[in-house]
Amino acid sequence: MTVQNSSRQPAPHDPHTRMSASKPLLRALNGEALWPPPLWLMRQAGRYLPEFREMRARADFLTRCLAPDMAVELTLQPIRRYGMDGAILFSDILILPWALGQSLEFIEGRGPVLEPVRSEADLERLDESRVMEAVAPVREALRRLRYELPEATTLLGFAGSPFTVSCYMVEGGGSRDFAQTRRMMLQAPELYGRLINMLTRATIEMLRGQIEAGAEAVMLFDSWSGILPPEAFRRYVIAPTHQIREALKHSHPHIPVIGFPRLSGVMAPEYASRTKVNALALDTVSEPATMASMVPDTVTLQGNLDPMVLFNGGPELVRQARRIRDSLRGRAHVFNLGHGVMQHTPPENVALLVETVRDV
Ligand SMILES: Cc1c2[nH]c(c1CCC(=O)O)Cc1[nH]c(c(CCC(=O)O)c1C)Cc1[nH]c(c(CCC(=O)O)c1C)Cc1[nH]c(c(C)c1CCC(=O)O)C2
Repeated sequence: MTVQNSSRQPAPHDPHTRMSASKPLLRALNGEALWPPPLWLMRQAGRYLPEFREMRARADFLTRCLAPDMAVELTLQPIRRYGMDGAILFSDILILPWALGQSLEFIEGRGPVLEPVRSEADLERLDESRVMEAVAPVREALRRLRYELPEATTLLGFAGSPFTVSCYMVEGGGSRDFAQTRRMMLQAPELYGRLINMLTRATIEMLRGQIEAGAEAVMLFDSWSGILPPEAFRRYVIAPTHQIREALKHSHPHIPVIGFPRLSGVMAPEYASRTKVNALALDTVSEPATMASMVPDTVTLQGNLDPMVLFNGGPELVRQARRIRDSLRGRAHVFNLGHGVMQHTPPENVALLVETVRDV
């Protein structure tokens, strides 16, 4: 059992943070080994829920992210059904490029489409000074959520990591290998470095805004960090993440940060110890017990059931969920998936998962 870090105790004068002291997810993120572990799921608000699809028919994705009443409703849907320990704000990592002034559209069947940022002139067109105002609806949604959530539920804010966000910005959307981004990194390191630095500053500002509005912990999604060789990983993943973590520690010392360097393999333990994140989110391919032996036990582990196993359901879901939970017993752990809930997952499988993890 890991002892709770007393330096992260909530401030006694703040009614919000005083309540936080007993929230299971916050306790686990602060290093406490709870049994059973608290749980939430990446993409827990999504198309697998009929009530989500109903809202989806009424408004496009950006509208749903930027209308506070819709973002609040979509965040709450999975909490009402399943009572997860964490509610992640309904939004997207690509709201930041949009807030910087880059055009963004979500096209059915194709995913996000942005006007690529590849030259000095493209970079100059982005405007950091408009970010806070542009994301004002996101902060409004968080403020309302803080009052609407059950008392024991932790409200999670998030951002993409500067590297993963830069991938979508440079490429102009998703990609199999993000070749344009990796080429820019090598051919125009000064320009690429300026993009990363701008994203690092904007991410810090945006996350501080989310925290001020009520987020009790934040997660950095680094979905594509696994495509980088070690030196680039240190420079463009570890260094900016460490900068973000330090800046937040300075302004908001009690707010835990979860890092998700997806598919980074043996670089993940180095990421965990050098960035100083409170929790390391494990992807599907990581063996939890191996990671536990390689990461300092002051770092909480989050994860890592395969979303396909959740989709598939049945006794195999029960077996694999128990295996992950039991293999991290005695260690600060937050149960989650290794990536987001898949679109056609039967809702009853999510109920079975929640029941299984909590049945000890
Ligand atoms: C790479 C990335 C994105 N967005 C995100 C990532 C990192 C995590 C990961 O690796 O999945 C993160 C994200 N996206 C969304 C959230 C909300 C919180 C949650 O429920 O986890 C979060 C945390 C909602 C969303 N973001 C998106 C949806 C689907 C939109 C819809 O309703 O049609 C949702 C619920 C759209 C999105 N957003 C993004 C893509 C590539 C797509 C298109 C693919 C798709 O259509 O599923 C970018």
